Amino acid sequence: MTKTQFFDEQERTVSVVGVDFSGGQPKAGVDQGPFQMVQFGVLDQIKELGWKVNFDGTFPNFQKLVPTEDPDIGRMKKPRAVSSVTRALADKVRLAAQKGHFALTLGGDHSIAIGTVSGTAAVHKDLCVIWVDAHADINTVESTDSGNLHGCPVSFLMGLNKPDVPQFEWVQPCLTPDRIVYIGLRDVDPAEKKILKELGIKAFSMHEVDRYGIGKVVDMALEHVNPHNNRPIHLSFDVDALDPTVAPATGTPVRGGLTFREGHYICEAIAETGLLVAMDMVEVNPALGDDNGLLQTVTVGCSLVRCGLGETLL
Ligand SMILES: NC(=[NH2+])NCCC[C@H](N)C(=O)O
Ligand SMILES: [Mn+2]
Ligand SMILES: [Mn+2]
Repeated sequence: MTKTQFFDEQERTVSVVGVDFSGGQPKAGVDQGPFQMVQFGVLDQIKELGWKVNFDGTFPNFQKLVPTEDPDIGRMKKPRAVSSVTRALADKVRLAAQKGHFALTLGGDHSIAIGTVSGTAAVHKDLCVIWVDAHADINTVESTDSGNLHGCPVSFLMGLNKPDVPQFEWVQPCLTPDRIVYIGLRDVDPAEKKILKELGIKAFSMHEVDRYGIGKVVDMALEHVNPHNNRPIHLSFDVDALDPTVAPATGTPVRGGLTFREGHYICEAIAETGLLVAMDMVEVNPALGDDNGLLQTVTVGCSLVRCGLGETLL
């Protein structure tokens, strides 16, 4: 089977964007995630894999776009901050994709996927998304209990918020229910379950991972979103998909998650398709947990990124 490459093979450049932003949820520290991963050496590690790295992120970078006053709108918390950060991020990711670069985004909380997926989808018209997470992040502005926008990015990307939220009018609905698939779910709100069911969105929860094993689950997930192996893939990886024993330093940990190997297998198998054009690594929060938990989480975040960029065991 011929694999289509969507980035410039000659160039083989990764554009890395670090998003020092935490406004999609209430816990401080997740804005330091990108800084920690860079300090841990992720950029050099990517170069060692044979990629050129394009990184212009001095920190803080996105934090300065956050308005000082940002009162709730309806249930939404920090809507202006999330909107302006994700809007700027969408531009950066779009420019990277236009240059034929692989777009790697280091978060930051998961609200930033509003920007990353918008950016890649603007360039890669046939995009599909693999969302690896304990959570579905598909609450609408009406259904969200917490009001935290990191629980809502997918609803914006799919255009589920009707009428349009003025702050997010810039977001073009770019995802259809058949072009997203979830892996790792285990903490899905009742309203989200309803949305998933009504829209027929495919999800492989931890139940399916237990039943079929991760190999089969990834095969089925790819078969679902990419039946002809020709669509570019955006992988949005929330580190809380991993079990908290593997990645403890994250804001909304949920027991019963992916093992170290299952997480890595997902990234390896998706990289193997040759169709991956963008990856997000989000919700690494260095402020949570002890030193060991922090190191463990940052380390695993970096190694998942390497696997997404083609690192293999042999
Ligand atoms: N990206 C995340 N960690 N999201 C957690 C979301 C939790 C919950 N469903 C909410 O909407 O608030
Ligand atoms: Mn999550
Ligand atoms: Mn998430």
